[in-house]
Amino acid sequence: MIASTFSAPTGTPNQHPARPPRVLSIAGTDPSGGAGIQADLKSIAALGGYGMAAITSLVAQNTHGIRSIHTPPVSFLREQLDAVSDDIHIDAVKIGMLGTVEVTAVVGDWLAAARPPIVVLDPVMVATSGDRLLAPGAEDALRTLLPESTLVTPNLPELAVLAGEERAESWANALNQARRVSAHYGVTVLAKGGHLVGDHCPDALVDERGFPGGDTLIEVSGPRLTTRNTHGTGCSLSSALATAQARNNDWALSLRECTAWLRDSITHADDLEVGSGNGPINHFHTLWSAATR
Ligand SMILES: Nc1ncnc2c1ncn2[C@@H]1O[C@H](COP(=O)(O)OP(=O)(O)O)[C@@H](O)[C@H]1O
Ligand SMILES: Cc1ncc(COP(=O)(O)OP(=O)(O)O)c(N)n1
Repeated sequence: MIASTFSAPTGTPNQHPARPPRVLSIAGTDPSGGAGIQADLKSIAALGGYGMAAITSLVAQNTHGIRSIHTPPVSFLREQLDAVSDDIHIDAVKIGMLGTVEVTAVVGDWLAAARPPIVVLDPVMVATSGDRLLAPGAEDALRTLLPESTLVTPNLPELAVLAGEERAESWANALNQARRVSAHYGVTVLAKGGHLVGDHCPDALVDERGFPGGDTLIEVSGPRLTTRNTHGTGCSLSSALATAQARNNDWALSLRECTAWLRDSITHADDLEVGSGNGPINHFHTLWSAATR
């Protein structure tokens, strides 16, 4: 396992608050624009960050699902990562689809060398469409990145894999799984209620080491919105949190800011009318409604 370089649950204070935080997404692509790198860059910009992207895999997908995946040689991923970190101070990294053991190892090695102050790991395994985005057997490699991360943002099925348990069927069980993952790996965990049923959709940051002030749980909740257009919500929330945290250095504030923005983006998702399947959220709803006023 790679030596842990990140221990504080708050991340490092932004050294340059006058400029937009520089946020690097390491993820796969979605040419239909709803998930992956494309969603990350939109989310980073929507939250006021300067977005950068290193591509792990090219994914032929749309609002109905995944057709095929092409993974370039991993040496080229390392070249992309070094090209950015040799030149630019990175304030935060968001990691999305890794896909294979080899890609995960390259990202782990680069993290150990580049030491970005904030690392948000979205442990992407399976898309909402049911298509796999992580090779069978690559879960152990993914687990090695948890101690190197500031925050991990699994959905409920991914949380169960990380915990090595059955999928949680209630919010209370999900929080307990998140506590066990946090304690075991020494990482802040975002438990997400998107895959539960009920009127409300809760999210909570869990850190068994304690946030500043001593709390181990920061919870928010809002109404569960009725729309099929939620493609890319996990990608969008994780990259938004990386951006907000680089600016705020306060997880409670970042969670409130990002979940409020995400809820509005889901509320306005149907306005986009993109695709005939599980469509994207409306990342720029505020900007676009202001432009047409
Ligand atoms: N129908 C919905 N209404 C409101 N919020 C939602 C809805 N579906 C998902 N979310 C929110 O979207 C984010 C991603 O959740 P989730 O669907 O669990 O993850 P993933 O997209 O990784 O599968 C969470 O903040 C969750 O609360
Ligand atoms: C390239 C790529 N990465 C991740 C996902 C999964 O996105 P997610 O935010 O979990 O949303 P759904 O697609 O599952 O709705 C993806 N599809 N493509």
